[in-house]
Amino acid sequence: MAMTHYLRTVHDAILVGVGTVINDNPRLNARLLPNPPAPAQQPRPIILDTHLRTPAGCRLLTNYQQGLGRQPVILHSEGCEGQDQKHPRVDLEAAGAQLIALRTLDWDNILEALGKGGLKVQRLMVEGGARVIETLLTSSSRSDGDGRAGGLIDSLVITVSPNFAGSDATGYKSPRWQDVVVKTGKESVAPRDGQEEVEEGAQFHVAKKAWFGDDAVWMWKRGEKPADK
Ligand SMILES: NC(=O)C1=CN([C@@H]2O[C@H](COP(=O)(O)OP(=O)(O)OC[C@H]3O[C@@H](n4cnc5c(N)ncnc54)[C@H](OP(=O)(O)O)[C@@H]3O)[C@@H](O)[C@H]2O)C=CC1
Ligand SMILES: Nc1nc(O)c(N)c(N[C@@H]2O[C@H](COP(=O)(O)O)[C@@H](O)[C@H]2O)n1
Repeated sequence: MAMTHYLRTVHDAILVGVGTVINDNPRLNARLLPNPPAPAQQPRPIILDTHLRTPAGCRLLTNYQQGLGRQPVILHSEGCEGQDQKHPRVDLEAAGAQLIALRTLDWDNILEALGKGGLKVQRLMVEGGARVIETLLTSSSRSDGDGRAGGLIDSLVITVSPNFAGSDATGYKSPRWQDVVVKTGKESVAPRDGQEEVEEGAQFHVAKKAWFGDDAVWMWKRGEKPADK
């Protein structure tokens, strides 16, 4: 977990889905480091939340109110704001959230919104949960890159831990392997129901592997493995 906290410090923003906020109530800061950065230098929390289900009392917002974290941004869908004074929007804005409405919460729209305006996010860490990771792994960009699934991702960090985080703990459920189209090489994956074929995913190579305590950690980078010097 300390490695995750270090990784958080080298990004401008940390993105999670509303499922993670509801299930885990995370803080997304770097408090486990011996010298954590000041709150203003910590990454900005970003929440994907179509219907504004984020609890107004979640830690990300209370930390911001107490000067312990950056202002969270909630990306939601247009038309779910409502004018009603009892609408969740009212409580979320009162709690300090910055709300940004998008036509749809697809990854092209998400990354475009985060890269512009006052946010100017250049380095985004997508921490979870299961559904968010799955849509990111299976998305391709409309405008940039090679248009392959996984092509929006620069690096993947995968930790295998001897500790289970199952339904009795956090409720994590990983995507089925055959639904993940990021691949190590050229072999193809089984098409999903209703699809004739799956586009070949972006290519990744293992750039680093290390042990952190009992956790085995792999870092994968997009592209071909550089030739040995
Ligand atoms: N091991 C790890 O490193 C981590 C594990 N986790 C685990 O993951 C679990 C939560 O996973 P899960 O329940 O899948 O929830 P997620 O955190 O993945 O949130 C998913 C929800 O986000 C909303 N959403 C909006 N836009 C998108 C988009 N483009 N792609 C995907 N989702 C979008 C959707 O809700 P709506 O339609 O309402 O907008 C969706 O149901 C937690 O219990 C936690 O323990 C979480 C973080 C890290
Ligand atoms: N055990 C563990 N190791 C990692 O590397 C992780 N990224 C996580 N996941 C998530 O961390 C969130 C809680 O952390 P904070 O309290 O915000 O520091 C939570 O969402 C976990 O699912 N877990």
